[in-house]
Amino acid sequence: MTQKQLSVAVGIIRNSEQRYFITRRPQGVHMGGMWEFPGGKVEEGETPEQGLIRELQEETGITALQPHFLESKQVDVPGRLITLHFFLVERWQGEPWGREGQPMRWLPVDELQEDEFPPANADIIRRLKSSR
Ligand SMILES: Nc1nc2c([nH]c(=O)n2[C@@H]2O[C@H](COP(=O)(O)OP(=O)(O)OP(=O)(O)O)[C@@H](O)[C@H]2O)c(=O)[nH]1
Ligand SMILES: [Mg+2]
Repeated sequence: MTQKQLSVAVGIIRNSEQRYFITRRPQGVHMGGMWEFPGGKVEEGETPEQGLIRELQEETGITALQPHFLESKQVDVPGRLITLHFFLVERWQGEPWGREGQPMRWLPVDELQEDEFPPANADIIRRLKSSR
């Protein structure tokens, strides 16, 4: 069986009060009901950064300015191999909201709970907590 390769761009949006913007995945999708950093699949012909900017526009309404690449992480889900590209977004135009109807929150770093996010996010959340 061939594994489908997917590239996903994820935006860690942090405001000047050091709060993080997170949204809740709908029920019934992969990792449904978990909290996440907004983002989504990078399309053919896009760089991860271009995919990030498009996804943040679609999902949160903002235009990210100078996203800062943090790290990539490979995850193995049955039938597909996902590479997540995490970016820190500290400058943007507009005000983020749950444009697709997703519940949203702004949380300080110590309230980001690893077990409420997909397991692939654990390392990056730990990194955010340790770099304060
Ligand atoms: N956006 C986002 N996706 C994540 C995170 N962590 C993580 O494992 N993923 C996984 O990355 C994959 C792609 O995410 P997605 O469902 O947001 O893709 P998308 O926005 O293009 O959705 P669509 O297929 O409905 O258009 C999902 O399997 C999701 O579980 C995260 O923090 N944010
Ligand atoms: Mg998405």
